[in-house]
Amino acid sequence: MTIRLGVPSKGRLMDKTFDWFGARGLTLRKNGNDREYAGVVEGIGGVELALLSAGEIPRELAAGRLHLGVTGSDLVREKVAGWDLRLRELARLGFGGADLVIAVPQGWVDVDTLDDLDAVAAAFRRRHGFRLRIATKYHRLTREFLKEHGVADYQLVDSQGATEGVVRNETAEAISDITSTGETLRANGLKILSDGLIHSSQATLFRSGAAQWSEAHRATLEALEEKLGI
Ligand SMILES: Nc1ncnc2c1ncn2[C@@H]1O[C@H](COP(=O)(O)OP(=O)(O)OP(=O)(O)O)[C@@H](O)[C@H]1O
Ligand SMILES: O=P(O)(O)OC[C@H]1O[C@H](OP(=O)(O)OP(=O)(O)O)[C@H](O)[C@@H]1O
Repeated sequence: MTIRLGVPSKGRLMDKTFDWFGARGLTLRKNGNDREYAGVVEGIGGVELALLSAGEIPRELAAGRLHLGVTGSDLVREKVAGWDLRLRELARLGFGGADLVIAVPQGWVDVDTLDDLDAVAAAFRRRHGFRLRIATKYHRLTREFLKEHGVADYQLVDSQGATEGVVRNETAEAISDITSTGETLRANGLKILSDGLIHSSQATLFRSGAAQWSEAHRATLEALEEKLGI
């Protein structure tokens, strides 16, 4: 009857997640060797640790295979349709901050807003006979945001990495991607639209609504929340 807690197994979110729990008296520890993706939480009983890719944690929470999970708030919104009905935010952890934004070439001097982008997109289609391409790995969030803001004449092209390079490589005209310092955008001659912020993300502890929550699980969760001060 243990609670399964999923945390990122590597990358920028893992160490800070371990630090965040550590600062609250809970030690996250991998079982056995470094390659093993299971572990324990010391400082409280009844919680087992699963180390997973940050990108997989949202689906595992939605499926109820994890009771709790730490991942970026952007990844949950992107990967789980209707996430707010299926998961609950227990705590924002204050690290892993990054903004998902729409960016266009700096050379587009008359394009500063989504309205401008909409106008350019319509003109682009008339001139080229195909829709302006926006490259992203955040398909759901980008589509929802552009729909909400009345931008319609575009197509999404999938880009799973190095997205800022697509404009220079002429495989897309604009991008929707994560930025933190803004350096990668600048280095690739791109600028953020003034109203182009889709989501401000940070590492967040989520609770699954789909996991089994017995009396024992709930009691453990309460003890955990008390320990974490959330
Ligand atoms: N500078 C940044 N660039 C990209 N993502 C960032 C940045 N800063 C914070 N993040 C956040 O980190 C999370 C992604 O982390 P990471 O790339 O380690 O996970 P991942 O996509 O699961 O990768 P992998 O599948 O390789 O494990 C997202 O929530 C993202 O918002
Ligand atoms: O605003 P900045 O501080 O320049 O950071 C943003 C960059 O960092 C991330 O890339 P990552 O290193 O995760 O590689 P990726 O292209 O595989 O996503 C993100 O996708 C941007 O490319």
